[in-house]
Amino acid sequence: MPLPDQLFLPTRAASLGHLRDFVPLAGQAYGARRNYDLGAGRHGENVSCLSPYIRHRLITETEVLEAVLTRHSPKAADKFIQEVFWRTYWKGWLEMRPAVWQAYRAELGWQLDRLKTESGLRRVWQDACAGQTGIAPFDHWAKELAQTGYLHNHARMWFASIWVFTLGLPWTLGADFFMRHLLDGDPASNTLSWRWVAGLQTRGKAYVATASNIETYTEGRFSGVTGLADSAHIPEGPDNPAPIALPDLAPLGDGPTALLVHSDDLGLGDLTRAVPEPLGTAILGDIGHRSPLEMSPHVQAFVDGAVQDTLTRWADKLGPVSRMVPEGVADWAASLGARQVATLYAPVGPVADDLAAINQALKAKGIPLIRLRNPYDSRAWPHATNGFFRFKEKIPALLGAMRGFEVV
Ligand SMILES: Cc1cc2nc3c(=O)[nH]c(=O)nc-3n(C[C@H](O)[C@H](O)[C@H](O)COP(=O)(O)OP(=O)(O)OC[C@H]3O[C@@H](n4cnc5c(N)ncnc54)[C@H](O)[C@@H]3O)c2cc1C
Repeated sequence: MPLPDQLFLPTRAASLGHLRDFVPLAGQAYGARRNYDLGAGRHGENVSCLSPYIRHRLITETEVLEAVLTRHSPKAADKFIQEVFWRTYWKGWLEMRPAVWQAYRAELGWQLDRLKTESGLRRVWQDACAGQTGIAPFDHWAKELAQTGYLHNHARMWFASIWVFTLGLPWTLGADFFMRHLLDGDPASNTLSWRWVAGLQTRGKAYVATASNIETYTEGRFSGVTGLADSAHIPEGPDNPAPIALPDLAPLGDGPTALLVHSDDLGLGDLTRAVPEPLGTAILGDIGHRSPLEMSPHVQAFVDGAVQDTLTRWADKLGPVSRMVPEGVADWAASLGARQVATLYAPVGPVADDLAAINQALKAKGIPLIRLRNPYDSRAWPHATNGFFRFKEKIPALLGAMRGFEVV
């Protein structure tokens, strides 16, 4: 199925094109203009639109930061650099608190069950998802999201706030709606941003959208919006759990090795360098597990395209390639005579859940699953122990380490 918005061609070449076009804007211009939602078709004028690519690592955070720092000083590009590190921070935060992801999925299951029996709730939810609430900007964003797979950050904040506080819908159903439609749908950034808007992430601090803020930052496209909640009724929820240590990773051993590729990290450089002559490669490309409901076909089309692009670019390094469901991996690896299976680390989320199940099945056959974590993630994630303010202080050292300087 063709993508609804050709802005997001699912190729590395397209991601590099976006980066090249955006780099000149990444300095003070981004800091001054990034909060304006100019509407579909104009997003590239003030924000990068790189998130679907970074999310699946068709391009990496390191590549994006390097390119921006080649053109701008760290001070001039401060805002943009911080935004990229927000993604890193959210991933590290969730990685050290996997219980928050599990609680989200459990709560979502319960809320989806409520939809089956509570017709009033179901009607409000259906209207919100279809963009038929009568709140003009909200309805516009619901349709823009469904059609393009992307929303500006400010629109995501307004949308989530109206969903929770004006429409009174459970935040988990909203996070799931985003997950089903966003090309960049990401367990950490999405779940934790929804929790932040709802007042659960930073306890007691919620985000309440106002008509005047919407009018200003849409440059008057939506003026005089009425009926928005002017206060936050923060949902109940337990305190955030204390961070746990990142898992220790077993090193890659010698001997015949098969590769496992998944859509959480399509940057195969490190993997193919570590295993230059694999027996073969299994691909997990299905993303149905991102939601208990049906995923939007354009998200699956984006991921299919991204996987295909990756396979084409790395064809001579992968050996025979087989598309596979998770349940098939252990038998496949055993049939190849693999002594180990190597894969790129998947952060907390549905792919990591699949890898855990695959690990068990491989273990039963005496084949270890070796996960290789990107050094950028390994260095940054352990600092996500508190709020972003504390994490931010580490950015200069993390940038230094990324560029090969001593970490201070
Ligand atoms: C309710 C809500 C849900 C969200 N869900 C997701 C999601 O599922 N996936 C996702 O990638 N982002 C999510 N975000 C964060 C943010 O909206 C997007 O990353 C950003 O809008 C992507 O557009 P861009 O690439 O043009 O961003 P730019 O402004 O160009 O930023 C550059 C890069 O920095 C990172 N970034 C920017 N803003 C944020 C942010 N607030 N949090 C984390 N990283 C950020 C992204 O990697 C982005 O590509 C969500 C935000 C909110 C408020």
